[in-house]
Amino acid sequence: MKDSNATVTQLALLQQKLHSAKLALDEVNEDRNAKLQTLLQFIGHLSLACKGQNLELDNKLAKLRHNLNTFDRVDEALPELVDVERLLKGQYHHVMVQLEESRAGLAQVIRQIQRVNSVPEKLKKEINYFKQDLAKPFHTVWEYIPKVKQIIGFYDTILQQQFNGTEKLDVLPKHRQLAHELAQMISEIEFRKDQRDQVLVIKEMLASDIEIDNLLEAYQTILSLLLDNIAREKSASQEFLYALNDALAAVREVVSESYNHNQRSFQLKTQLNREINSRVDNVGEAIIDTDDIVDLKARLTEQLNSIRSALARKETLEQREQALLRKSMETMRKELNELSNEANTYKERLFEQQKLNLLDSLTQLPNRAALEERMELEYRNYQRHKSPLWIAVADIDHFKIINDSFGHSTGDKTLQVIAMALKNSLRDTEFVARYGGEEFVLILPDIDDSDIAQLLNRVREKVKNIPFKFKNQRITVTVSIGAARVMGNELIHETFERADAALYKAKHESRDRVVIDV
Ligand SMILES: Nc1nc2c(ncn2[C@@H]2O[C@H](COP(=O)(O)OP(=O)(O)OP(=O)(O)O)[C@@H](O)[C@H]2O)c(=O)[nH]1
Repeated sequence: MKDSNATVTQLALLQQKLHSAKLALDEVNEDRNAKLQTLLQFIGHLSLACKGQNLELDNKLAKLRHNLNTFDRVDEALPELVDVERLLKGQYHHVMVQLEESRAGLAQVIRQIQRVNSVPEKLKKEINYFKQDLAKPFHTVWEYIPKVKQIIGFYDTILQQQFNGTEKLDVLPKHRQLAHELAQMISEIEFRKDQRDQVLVIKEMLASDIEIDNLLEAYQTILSLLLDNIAREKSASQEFLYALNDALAAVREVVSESYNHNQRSFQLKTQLNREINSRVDNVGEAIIDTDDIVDLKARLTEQLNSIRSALARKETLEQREQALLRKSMETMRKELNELSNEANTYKERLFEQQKLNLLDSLTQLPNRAALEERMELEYRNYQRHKSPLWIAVADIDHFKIINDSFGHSTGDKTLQVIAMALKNSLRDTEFVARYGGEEFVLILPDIDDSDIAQLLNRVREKVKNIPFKFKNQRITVTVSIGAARVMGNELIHETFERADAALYKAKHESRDRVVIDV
């Protein structure tokens, strides 16, 4: 009995111990569980933080999260934890290298910004502080992002300022008018061959939708081309004047040299003449003084020898003089020949220039200046003889459409062809000039009132029948013509204005027609 009681007590004790051990085990398990949960949470956060930075790390962290969810495989997760630790260390290093590279990149951008001119002083200072700040290393990506934002801010400020500075100006009607006038002026000026391509580009630009910048650039280019021409012309004239000056200096030198020679020769000749005269006198005296024929002969022979020698010297002197004179004449002739050649070339140039000044460079028709000259001449004739004198203004219809549809150079060719047609449809006594753009002026003397409409309609038909073909398209180009006859004592410019008004009428009466102002 005593034994069984002891056994029961022992069992109860064991039971108690077992219970305590179980409790302790539960506690341990609970603690482990809690720690595992914390670890799991940590791994979860870590996965999120690292996501996308390194694929291998992402996968390892995902596997680790999965294994830690199963208590049995906690041990299996240990090697993975080591791997993750290795990858994290590598990633840290990688991120630090990248941050350093990014910092260097930003420093480079700042250096570029500092090279931009016209950055306001305040911004310059700000950029300088920023640059100093950038010298310190980054520790996290979070330090990098605000810096990038700040740099974008700098760029934004600078660009804003630049845009404000270069704001496009509005093209106003007066600018279009200026472009039109410049185009007209260009077509009236004769440019050198090597300048023509440049001029054509400007013409095309002026014919399209211009911008203020382009217009200013066009003016600047044209001005510099003209200045270049003036400089060349000036240097050509200068060359001629230099040649003239050289030739005159040479001639003057020759003349003064031959004058000096002449002076010296004159003195020598006077001296020789005096010598000869005195010898002749001596001969006379000898004849008077002596009765001795032998002595007389001897004295005469001596005197005659002296005279002969003086005469010989005189002849040599004269020959030398002749030779020098010939030489001077030769030099002068050469100089004058050269000068006359030079003058001829210059005259030709002037003549050419004069001709060019009166010719329209595109169509080779007389230009506005030539028209003015011719109008004056014809008007004087009219005043003298009172024979009829007509002025007609012809303008190509819808020419803008040709330019716009087929290009400016096709427009130019069209103008050339029409100009030729106009010229060829007139008699020698009649005259046609390009007044500007697509407008031509005809001066028609001695045409009766009854013939003028027929004549001008023939001209109009001639243009209309030109078989133009642009881009394989058959195009008919027409002209409208207005004409007026000089009346009584009116000035020719008044007649011109009436003809222009008649043209305006023709344009409004559907174009391709002749209107005569009566
Ligand atoms: N190709 C070329 N075009 C020119 C020249 N001079 C003027 N023009 C163009 O001629 C055109 C004239 O246009 P507008 O004045 O509107 O007259 P349009 O189109 O002929 O119309 P209407 O005269 O009303 O029938 C413009 O497009 C000018 O650019 C030139 O030398 N060459």
